[in-house]
Amino acid sequence: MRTVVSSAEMRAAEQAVFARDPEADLMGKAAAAIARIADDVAPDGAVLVVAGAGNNGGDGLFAAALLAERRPVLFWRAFRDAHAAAVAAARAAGCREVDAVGAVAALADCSLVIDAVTGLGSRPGLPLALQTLVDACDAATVPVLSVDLPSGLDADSGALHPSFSAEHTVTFGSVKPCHVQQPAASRCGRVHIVDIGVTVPDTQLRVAEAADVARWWPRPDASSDKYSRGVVLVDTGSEQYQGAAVLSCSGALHAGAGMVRYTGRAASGLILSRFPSVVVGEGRAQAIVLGSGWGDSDGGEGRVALARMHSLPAVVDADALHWLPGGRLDGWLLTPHAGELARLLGCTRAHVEAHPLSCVREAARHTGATVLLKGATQYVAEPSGRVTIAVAGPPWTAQAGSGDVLAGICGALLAAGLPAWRAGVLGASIQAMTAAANPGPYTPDELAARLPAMIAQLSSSPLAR
Ligand SMILES: NC(=O)C1=CN([C@@H]2O[C@H](COP(=O)(O)OP(=O)(O)OC[C@H]3O[C@@H](n4cnc5c(N)ncnc54)[C@H](O)[C@@H]3O)[C@@H](O)[C@H]2O)[C@@H](O)CC1
Ligand SMILES: [K+]
Repeated sequence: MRTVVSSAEMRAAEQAVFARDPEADLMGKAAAAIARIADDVAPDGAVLVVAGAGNNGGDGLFAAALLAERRPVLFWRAFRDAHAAAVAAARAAGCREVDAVGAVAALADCSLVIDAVTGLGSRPGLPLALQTLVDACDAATVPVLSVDLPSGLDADSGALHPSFSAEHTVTFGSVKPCHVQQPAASRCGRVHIVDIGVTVPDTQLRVAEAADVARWWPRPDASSDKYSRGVVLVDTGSEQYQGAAVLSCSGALHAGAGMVRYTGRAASGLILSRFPSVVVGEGRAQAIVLGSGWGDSDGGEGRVALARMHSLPAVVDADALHWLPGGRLDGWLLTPHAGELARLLGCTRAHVEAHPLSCVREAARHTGATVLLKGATQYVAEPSGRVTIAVAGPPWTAQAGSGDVLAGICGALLAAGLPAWRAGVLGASIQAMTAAANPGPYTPDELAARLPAMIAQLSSSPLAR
């Protein structure tokens, strides 16, 4: 699990270092790391460093001085002002200064551009001269290594602005929101996190990693039986949306449920023909999955209220989200997409898309449930305000039916005894990781069938220990 720090939190942590040791050379450590990673990702050829007026530019120019010991380095002060000591160091090391026109012309001979224009102090967007260079980098296919974050982005959000598009980003201490929230994250390329001696504070935002999924995935042991592995009661699908029932049962079974009981309104013959182990009808269970593919079939309110009376953990998906009962929904996992969350909160989808973090937090605080907001970035918010971002995956999972499978996976994890936040994070992460390991337009049921191989791979990996 990695902590995600805001620019203000990172600045406060840096200040704490300087309060302890006014001579701390954080910029020197940052520059050394940038130079090392630049040499790793582009070992030969000239490097162009584009420097802004603040400390981000200082990092880049000190890195330029180090790189100039072994290869040609050019630099452009994009705003004329720049960190004076760093400019002096770059000049003393033999770096050649160019202007805006010279920077674009130099790209033909460069194997790497280091973007050190703005970092934590970035105001979103880019002036025209920089946008011209960004376009020229794209046209010349010169890779960009961004310092801290691609200049032009806002460190504290996933919003897209005119910015550099990096192949690699070197950041310090820990990731910032722009590195892990889409669509901004797609501009960061591979993110290298470098320790420069700043103690990263605990925050209310974290991002899960594959190692967390491996460590926390529930596995049966020698004493397990179907009940201890977890029985999932699945009330999904309808006459109109029969496939949703198949998909959610598939998700639960392929994620390792001990048993699936089906109580929904789709034709049970269809489900049994695909999954003969499914038991049709009520019975003992440890978790409930509700709502996927209900459409506007009757009795939603009563079915949700009945589930509440069972006092079992529940995944509440899709159409069941319209019928949330009053009171605190402890132990429940709501799985809306942006449109469904907007309806829950009484705001617009555009508002949720622009402010996903505050919206998902608000829904969890208001309902007392854990809320998994599905989408390109998947957020799991707890009523306490803590949010965990699931492991990211490719956009192939953005298709009808993925959510039905995910509801089933999360149901199996709740039934295995995981707390709702962990079930949400692991469910969303395993689906993303399976899609990443099987690139291409697989259908949701085909991907569900590949979950066991992914789980087996995780279980045998050293990450699981
Ligand atoms: N504070 C520290 O001790 C450390 C900071 N570090 C670096 O310092 C950075 C933060 O430095 P700063 O606070 O100086 O801020 P930045 O260097 O990110 O940017 C501030 C400067 O850029 C200008 N600017 C911002 N957005 C602009 C835009 N869109 N168009 C034109 N000009 C724009 C501002 O007016 C200001 O002059 C970090 O991102 C990191 O790279 C590292 O050296 C590690 C240590
Ligand atoms: K930058």
